[in-house]
Amino acid sequence: MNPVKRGVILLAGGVGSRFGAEKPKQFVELLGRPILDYSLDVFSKESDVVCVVSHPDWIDELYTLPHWREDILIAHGGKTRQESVYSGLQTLAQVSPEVVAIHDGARPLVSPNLIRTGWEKLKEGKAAIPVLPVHQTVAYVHHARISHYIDRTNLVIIQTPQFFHFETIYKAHQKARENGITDTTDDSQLLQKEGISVDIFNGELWNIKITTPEDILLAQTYLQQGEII
Ligand SMILES: Nc1ccn([C@@H]2O[C@H](COP(=O)(O)OP(=O)(O)OP(=O)(O)O)[C@@H](O)[C@H]2O)c(=O)n1
Ligand SMILES: C[C@](O)(CO)[C@H](O)COP(=O)(O)O
Repeated sequence: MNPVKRGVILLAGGVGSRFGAEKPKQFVELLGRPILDYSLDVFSKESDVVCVVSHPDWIDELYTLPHWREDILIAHGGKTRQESVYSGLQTLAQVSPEVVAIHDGARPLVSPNLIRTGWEKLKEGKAAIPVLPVHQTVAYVHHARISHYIDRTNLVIIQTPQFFHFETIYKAHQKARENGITDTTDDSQLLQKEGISVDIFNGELWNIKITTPEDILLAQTYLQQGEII
């Protein structure tokens, strides 16, 4: 039997408005390396084909990444994250992967272990995503006042990379577009809407998304603390 072909979509099509740097945050340096370069390095070793989705104005910057390789595919980003993922799926479809991992290029601390767990999970189901439990007290606010408190027992925080059978997530994206849905914040939602079960596995605390400048300090601390990746 042929080995399963594992594709990866690395999302770098955003502009980083909340981060507010001169360049999109994925190209900002974290301990001397662009943020995007960390996940590019790890995924290049843990998959068969990588597609980076880039904002069209920033493609030249990709070639300067220390771990850039000539065989990496490039897709143009869209207006929303969902549109960027779809563009990546269309590009990857040309090489027919059986499974795909979809990852925020703004999450530099993804570990080989997390990725291997995700691929393993796809032997059991069509979709698997890493999640963290909610440890805080959570409330719903209405008109600037607490409306009610939410039972956190069954709440989780969703991370990437998210793992899918390729045809399953590709079809779900096509269907969402047909239905005029173009701005979901993650990909697992599109399957859940279709009634396809999404498995979960333990995420990693340090697998943070760089959203604001303070997140850089946190990522630096995690990196300096030891052997995460
Ligand atoms: N049109 C978009 C929007 C987002 N992303 C990617 O999706 C990931 C998560 O998005 P987010 O953190 O929201 O990034 P930005 O959209 O860049 O940030 P902001 O919302 O602050 O502008 C990032 O790796 C980002 O590059 C993308 O590929 N295409
Ligand atoms: C998929 C995701 O990482 C879920 O946590 C997503 O990118 C989150 O984006 P957000 O809009 O900044 O929550």
